[in-house]
Amino acid sequence: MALYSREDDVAIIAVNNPPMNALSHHVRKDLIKFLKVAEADENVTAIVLCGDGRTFPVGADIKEFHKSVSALGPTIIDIVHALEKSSKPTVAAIHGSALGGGLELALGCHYRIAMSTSKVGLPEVKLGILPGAGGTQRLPRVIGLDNAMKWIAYGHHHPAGVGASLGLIDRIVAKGGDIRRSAILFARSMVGKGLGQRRLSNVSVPDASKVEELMAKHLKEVGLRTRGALAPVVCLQVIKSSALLSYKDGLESERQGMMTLLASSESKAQIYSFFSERQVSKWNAPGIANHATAKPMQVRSIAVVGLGTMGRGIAISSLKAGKKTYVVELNSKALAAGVKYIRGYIETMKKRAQISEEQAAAMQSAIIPVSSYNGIANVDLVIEAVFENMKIKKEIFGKLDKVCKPSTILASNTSTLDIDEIASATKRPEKVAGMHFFAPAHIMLLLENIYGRKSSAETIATIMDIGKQMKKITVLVGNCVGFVGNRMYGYYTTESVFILEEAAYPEQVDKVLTDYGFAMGRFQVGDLSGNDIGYKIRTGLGITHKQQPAGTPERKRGVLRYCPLGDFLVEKGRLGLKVGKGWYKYEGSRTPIPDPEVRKIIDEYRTRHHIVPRDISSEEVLQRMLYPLINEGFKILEEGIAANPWDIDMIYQYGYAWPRHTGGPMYYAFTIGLPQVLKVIEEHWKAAGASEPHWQPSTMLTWLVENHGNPDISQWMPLMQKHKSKT
Ligand SMILES: CCC/C=C/C(=O)SCCNC(=O)CCNC(=O)[C@H](O)C(C)(C)COP(=O)([O-])OP(=O)([O-])OC[C@H]1O[C@@H](n2cnc3c(N)ncnc32)[C@H](O)[C@@H]1OP(=O)([O-])[O-]
Repeated sequence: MALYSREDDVAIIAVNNPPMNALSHHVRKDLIKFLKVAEADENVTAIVLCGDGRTFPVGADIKEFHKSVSALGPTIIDIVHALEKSSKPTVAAIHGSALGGGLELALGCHYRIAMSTSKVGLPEVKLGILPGAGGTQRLPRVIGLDNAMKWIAYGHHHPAGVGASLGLIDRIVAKGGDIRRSAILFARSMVGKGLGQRRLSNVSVPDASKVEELMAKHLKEVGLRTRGALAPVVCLQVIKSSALLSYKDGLESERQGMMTLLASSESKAQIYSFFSERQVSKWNAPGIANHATAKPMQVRSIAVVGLGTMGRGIAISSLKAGKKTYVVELNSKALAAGVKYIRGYIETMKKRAQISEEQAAAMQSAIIPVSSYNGIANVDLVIEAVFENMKIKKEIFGKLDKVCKPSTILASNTSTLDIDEIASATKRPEKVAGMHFFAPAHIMLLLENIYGRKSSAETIATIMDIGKQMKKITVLVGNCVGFVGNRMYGYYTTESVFILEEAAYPEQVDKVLTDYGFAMGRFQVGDLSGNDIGYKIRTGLGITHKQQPAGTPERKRGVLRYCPLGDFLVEKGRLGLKVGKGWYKYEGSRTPIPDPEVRKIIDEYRTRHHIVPRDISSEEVLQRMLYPLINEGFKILEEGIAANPWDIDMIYQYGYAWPRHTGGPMYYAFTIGLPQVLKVIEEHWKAAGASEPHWQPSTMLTWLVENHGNPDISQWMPLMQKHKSKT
C-alpha cells in the first residue's frame, strides 16, 4: 500500500510495501488515488513522493510479471504521467535505491533529490525486458542518448552522485541527513516556479543529432558483451526512437518493444534467474538441516592452507569479509610469495578505488602469515586449498584435526574429491565440509558448498553463512565425485572431443557455443585454464594414452569410448594460453587463432583410425555439447545431490558462465521441452550404447516425460517426491 500524510502545505505520499516497496497493483492503486487527493486539496502546494522503510521503490513487482495482474490499471506509466501533469511541484525523495519502475516514477516527478548513499538505475534489461514506463524516452531527455544507452542496455546501478553529475538528481543529501525533511523544504522552495521545462515529455534529447553514430557504437559493444541476448538490442532500438520520434510515438515504440520482450523465452529465463539467485540461499540438506532451522557458528578467524592461485583468492575473499585471516604455507618462500601477492592485490584494489583506505588498512592488518599448523590451533574455520590429491589432503586433515580446537570447522576447497573420505581422516567428521571456490576465487561469484554424510547442521549453516558474508552466490550440494558443477562439466568435455574425432575442428565447436551465448567456447576455456589440469585428472584415473599397456585400443578404455586427442596435445606441450599454444595458437595476445598444427594432429588421428569426417550441423553440435550436461543434471537431482533445478542453474551461470538469458542447463531443457530433450538423448543412447554412459537417459527425466510431458520447472521436485512417497 501507500500512505498519505501532510506536513503543513506539503503532501507526502510514501510507498509502504516491504521489503523493497515494489510497485504491486495495490500500491499503484493507492498512488493514483493519493495523487488525486493532493491535486484536489487547495491547501497542498507541493507533493513529495518517497518510500517507507529500507528504500524508495525498486521497481515493478517482478512476481506479477507474466501474470494478468501486471497489466491491471493503473499502470506505472499512468502514475508517471499523473506526477508530471500535476500543477504542483512533485519531488521524488530517494533513499536506498530507485530502480526500474521506481526510477521511472522519479522521472515523472518534476524534481529528484537523493541521499548520497543511494543508487539509481534502470536494470530491466537484466530481467530480459526494457524500462516500459517511459524510461526509454525520459532518461535520454535528462542524461543524453549516449549515457542513457549505457545505463539501459547494461542495467547497472549507479551511485546517486553520478546521477547528480549528469543532471538526473537535482540535490544530494549528505549521509546522515533527513531525506524526507530535505525534500519537503526543497518542494516548498519550488512552489510558484514554472514547471514547463521540468516536465520531461516537453524536453528534447540533447545529443539527438548523434543518434546513428551512437547506435552503431552501442550495438557493437552490446554484441560483444551480451552475446545472443535480445533485450539489450531491443532496448537500444527503442531508445533510438526518443531521438527520432515525438514523445508520444516514442512511447508507442517502447510499448511494442516491451510486448516483444515479454513474449520472449529470454525474459522468462531472466526472471527465473532473478528469483533463483535468491532462492539458493534458502538451502536444504534433506534429513540434516535447512536454512530456517540451523544456526551458524560465529566465525571471527579463517585460516587458508596453501597459497597457490586458489588459496590466495580465498584469502582475499576472507579479508574482504572482514575476517582475521591466517595464511598458511609450510615453505617460507611460498609463504612470502603468497603474502606478497595478497598484500599487492589489496593495494591495487585501493588504487582502483574498489575499497577505501581504511578498508585496505584493516585488510592488511588482518593478514597473519603462518608456517606451521600449530599457529592456527585457535581459528574458527580452516579452508584447505592444496593440490588436488586425496592422500595429501587426508594427511593435512589428520594433522589439522590434532592441532585445531574442537570447535574448528575444517573445509576443503577440493573441486572433485570425496568429502566423506577426507572427513574420515579426522575424529570430527561432523565438522568437515567442502567449500569449492572457482578461480579466481576473489572474483568469481560462485561458491559450491558441499555437505558430507556426517556434516552437522551447524557446520552447514556456518559455511553457507560465510559464503553470504563473502558476498558469493552460495549453493549447497551433496557429496559425489565432481559434485554438481564438475561432474556435469566432465561430460561436456568428453563429448566435445568425440565431435572433433568425427566431424569438426575446435573453432567450429566453439563458434556454436559462442553463438549460443557463452563468452568462450569449450576449447578456448580449456586453453585458458590449462589443458594440463584435465590431463592430470586423467592421469590420476590412469586413463591417459601413455598409461595404457601395449595393445590397448587407442579409442577404448575397457568398454568405454575414449578419445586421446587432449592427451596428444598436452604431450606435445600444447598446455594452453600460458605457453602460447593449445587447441589454438596465441600470438602475443589472448585471442585464439585456429592452428593448422592442431588440424594436422586431428587429421592424422582420423586417418589412423579410418574416420572420414562428416558434415555436422550447428544444431547437432549444440545438442551434443549441452544435452549430456542436462541429462547428468537430472541424475544429480534424482540422487538428491542438488535439491532443486535452480541450484544447478545458478552453479552453471555463476561458475561456468552459462548465458543468463537462457536460464541455465535445467531451465534451458524446460524451454526446449523435456520430451524433445529426452528424444534426442534416447537417440544417442541407442546409437552409442554402453560405451557412452552419459547418454543413458536419466530415470527422472524419463519418468517426468512419460507422466507429465513438460511440467513447469518449479514442479519437477514436488512431482518426483510425490511419486517416490507412493512407491
Ligand atoms: C512495467 C514497467 C517497467 C518496469 C519494470 C521494472 O521495474 S522491473 C524491476 C526493476 N527493478 C529491479 O530489477 C530491482 C530488483 N531488486 C534488486 O535488484 C535487489 O532486490 C536490490 C538491489 C534492490 C536489493 O538487494 P538486497 O540484496 O538488499 O535484497 P534482495 O534482492 O534479497 O531482495 C529482498 C527481497 O525482495 C524481493 N524483491 C526485490 N526486488 C523486487 C521486485 N522488484 N519485485 C518483487 N520482489 C522483489 C526479493 O525477491 C527478495 O525476496 P525474498 O527472497 O526475501 O522473498
